[in-house]
Amino acid sequence: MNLFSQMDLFSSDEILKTEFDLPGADVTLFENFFTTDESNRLYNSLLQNTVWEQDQMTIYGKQVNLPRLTAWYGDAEAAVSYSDKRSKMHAWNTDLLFIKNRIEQEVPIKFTRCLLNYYRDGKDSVDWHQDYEGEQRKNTVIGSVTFGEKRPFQLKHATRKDFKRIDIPLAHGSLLLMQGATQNNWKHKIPKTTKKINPRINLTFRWIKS
Ligand SMILES: O=C(O)CCC(=O)C(=O)O
Ligand SMILES: [Fe+2]
Repeated sequence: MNLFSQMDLFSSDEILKTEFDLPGADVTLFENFFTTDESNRLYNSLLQNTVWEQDQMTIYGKQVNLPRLTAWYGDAEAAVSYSDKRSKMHAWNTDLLFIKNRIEQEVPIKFTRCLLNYYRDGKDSVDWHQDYEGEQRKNTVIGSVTFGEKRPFQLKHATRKDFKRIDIPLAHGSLLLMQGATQNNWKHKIPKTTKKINPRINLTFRWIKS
């Protein structure tokens, strides 16, 4: 085998699937779920075309900016409640439908909405939380896609302090599927870093029972 065909064999665009063995969680990572060309194109297009908002949250009675920009896209022209504020729901666009369709090849579900997060630099982050409330939290599917800077996605058990935290690096073009009771049993976070890093866009495709 010559060098060229060996390199071809380990082409950086090959999809690499990893299932994480976490108690009470169903978490699967697909590296290179999108090719480098697709990821570069989608990163630039989403950065330009998304209607980014500076949302706020209430801390000790004070309104403070979220440490990231956000946007909601989805099926309905309905408003969604997020961080004490009602954000506008925009209609799906071509890029989002392209990404949504690709994830729907992996999971038997039709996503109804997507939250986009834009982490401008290392100061932008999302703190420990679980997605959804109540019944929805107990059994759900979230498809999380990343373009741009690779950042660690940290997972820790919601109640068991003796379980080790895990850090999953989410790279350009990756897909992380969180299914079943993952949201009910585990919390997740994107920590801040003092390193000089590039921006990152994350999209979480969600499915809301109506
Ligand atoms: O940026 C990420 O990878 C996670 C975002 C997240 O957890 C959320 O928006 O609920
Ligand atoms: Fe989340």
